[in-house]
Order: sequence, then C-alpha cells, then structure tokens
Amino acid sequence: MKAVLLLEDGTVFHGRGFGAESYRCGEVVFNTSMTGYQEILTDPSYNEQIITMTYPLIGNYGTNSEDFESIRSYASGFIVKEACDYPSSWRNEASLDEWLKSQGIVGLEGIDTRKLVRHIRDSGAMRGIISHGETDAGSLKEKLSEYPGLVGRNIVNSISAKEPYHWNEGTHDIYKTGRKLPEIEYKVAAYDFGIKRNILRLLRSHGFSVTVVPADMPAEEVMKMNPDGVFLSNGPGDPAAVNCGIENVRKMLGRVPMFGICLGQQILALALGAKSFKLKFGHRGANHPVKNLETGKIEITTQNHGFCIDLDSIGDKVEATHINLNDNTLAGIKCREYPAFTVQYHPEASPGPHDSRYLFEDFKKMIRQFKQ
Ligand SMILES: NC(=O)CC[C@H](N)C(=O)O
Repeated sequence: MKAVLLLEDGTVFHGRGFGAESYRCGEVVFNTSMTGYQEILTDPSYNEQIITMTYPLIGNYGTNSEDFESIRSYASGFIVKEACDYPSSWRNEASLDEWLKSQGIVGLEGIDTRKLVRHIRDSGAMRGIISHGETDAGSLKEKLSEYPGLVGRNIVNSISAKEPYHWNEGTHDIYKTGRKLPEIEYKVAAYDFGIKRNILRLLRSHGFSVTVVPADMPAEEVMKMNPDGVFLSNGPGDPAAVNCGIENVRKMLGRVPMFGICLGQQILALALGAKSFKLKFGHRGANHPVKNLETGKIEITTQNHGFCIDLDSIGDKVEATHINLNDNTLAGIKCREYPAFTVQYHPEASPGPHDSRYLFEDFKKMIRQFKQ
C-alpha cells in the first residue's frame, strides 16, 4: 500500500508502506548505523521522532524478543530505502515488517533516503508526518500543523517508570553460557528519563546493584535510599524542559557521585547553570568520532542527540573531557568541585562499538574515591 512522508516545509516523499497502517507526526531525523535497527527503534530517546536509516538495506537479520532497549518502541515512524522481507539469522523471530506492525509503528520504504538526508542536513531538523494508507496531502498537512514539535516540551515523564524497580540482569549472554554476574560492590539509583536497558545491564555487569527510579522522584527520597552513586539516564526531547530533573540534580551535587549519559549530561550541565541549544540536525549513528581530551585517544562512539550543551555557557565549574570530532561540540564534562561526570554520547552502545565502556569503571573509581 502507498505511504508518504510530508515535511513541514512542504517537501513530500512517496513510497511503499510497511509496518502499521496509520499515521504519526514527529521530528524527522537520520541515523548512520549499518545495523542495530531494533535497538535504535526501542531506544526511548527516539520518542516522537521519525527515524530514517542511511544504510540502504535494513531488516536483513530480522528481529527477536531479546534486543529491546526498553519495553517497546516510542518512535513515530521508520524510513528505509529497502526493507528486507526474508531475514536470515538464527536469532530471528519476526521480520521487520511484522515487528513494526506488532509495535504499531508506521514504516516507509522505497524513497530516495539520500535525498531526504541531504535535505535535512541542508535545511535542518524538521517536523514531519508519516502516513501508511491515507496519502492526501491536504489532510496530512492539517494534521502536521497541529503537532507542536519537541522544543520546550517535557516528553520524559510520560515514558518514565511510574514506580522504583530493581534491575538484576547483566549484559546479553546470547549463547546461553550461563555466565555468572559479578558480586555487588556498590548500590546505584538510576534516574529513568527514558533509560536504555544496556545501561542497566552494564551497570549490573560492573558490580552495581541497580534501582531504577522515576524521572520526577524528589532528590530527598533518592538520598534516603542511601545510594553509593546516582546515574542520570538518556531520554527524549528538549533537556531544558526537564525542570524537576534539573532541580533534583542540583540538590544532589556534592552529596553523592553522579554519572550521566546524553540527556543525563544535559541535565547535569543545566543544573550547573549552563545553556542547551538545538543542533542543526543532530548526531545519530554508531560511527561518530570523539576525542578524549585527558588521554588524547579517539573513541568511535554511538550517538543519538538533537540538543547539546553550549561549552561557553558553563564557565569554569566543569572541565571538558571529550569533544566531538565531527563538529567540535561538547561530548563530555567533569565537574571541578563535585564528584560528577557525564558524556553526550552512548558508552553502552547497543548498537555500536565498545570503545567507551571504560566509563562504567570510571564511575566505580569515582565512588571509591568519594568514600575515602
Ligand atoms: N539520547 C539522549 O539522551 C538524547 C537527549 C536529548 N533528548 C537530545 O536529543 O539531545
């Protein structure tokens, strides 16, 4: 059946529909990963975003019930050049098309994805509507005009855990070797702003006992749990709109070691008085180079963000520890006065390289030092 993508500037892409027969509005973004589509689709940071994959063939190893980064997909749509109908993998349980249907996500294939990506790169990120079934431009335009976009809106609280819960799984053991989890060394409370499961798996696999807490849990309640460290998660939307998260982090500065990823970095920096801004078209993929300014080493990283912290707005409260080599934006910071550090990229990968996993060890070292 026909499907269409209509952008807010009036550009239209006609193609074939797959996945759910429906329509949804969102911000149109692109991801340069060659694989890992199921993890990307279930990363809650893509809430209200229509994801375009730059790699031309997607779906070739199917989907399964293990590679979920959260309970379900929060994406608004999925666009590929060609969706593979005959997946081949011993782990495959459902084709991409079947899986998208089960998740209620609209797919669009057979469009010139290079043209779309170049358009977004030139003109900047924009709102769009993806529709599988109805393709009448007039009615889609009207629906899109009602969509407010991401800026200034908190879209974290609606997808965060409602109650605290305990997490006790380590990283994937896909060959079922019965690998043992390490002994618990420290207890962390992990704020769920839209947390990816591989962060939880890696925390547990590094010897942390993990309690996930709702995005709006007051700082005092978290401190009462007496954690050895607090983790600030990734998450969707405009960081400047996550007011209670920013407020809570401000209250915990200096009282407990903190480590944050992506939205977690933005929230920490905002709590310190910095300013965030929207990138022209964001960074999304599993092949983005970052320089560690402390060691001089280059890490190939997974990224997924549309906002960034303005380095000049932080003053001397923090030190820049990492820099993005594609556009020299801020990729990591460390507080000078408090035990807290964050990165703008994704050391948990899933999908992506493992170059930056040392940051989970660094979190442990920071806690150890704080206790001495
Ligand atoms: N992955 C994330 O945590 C994304 C953070 C934020 N929503 C951004 O787009 O910049």
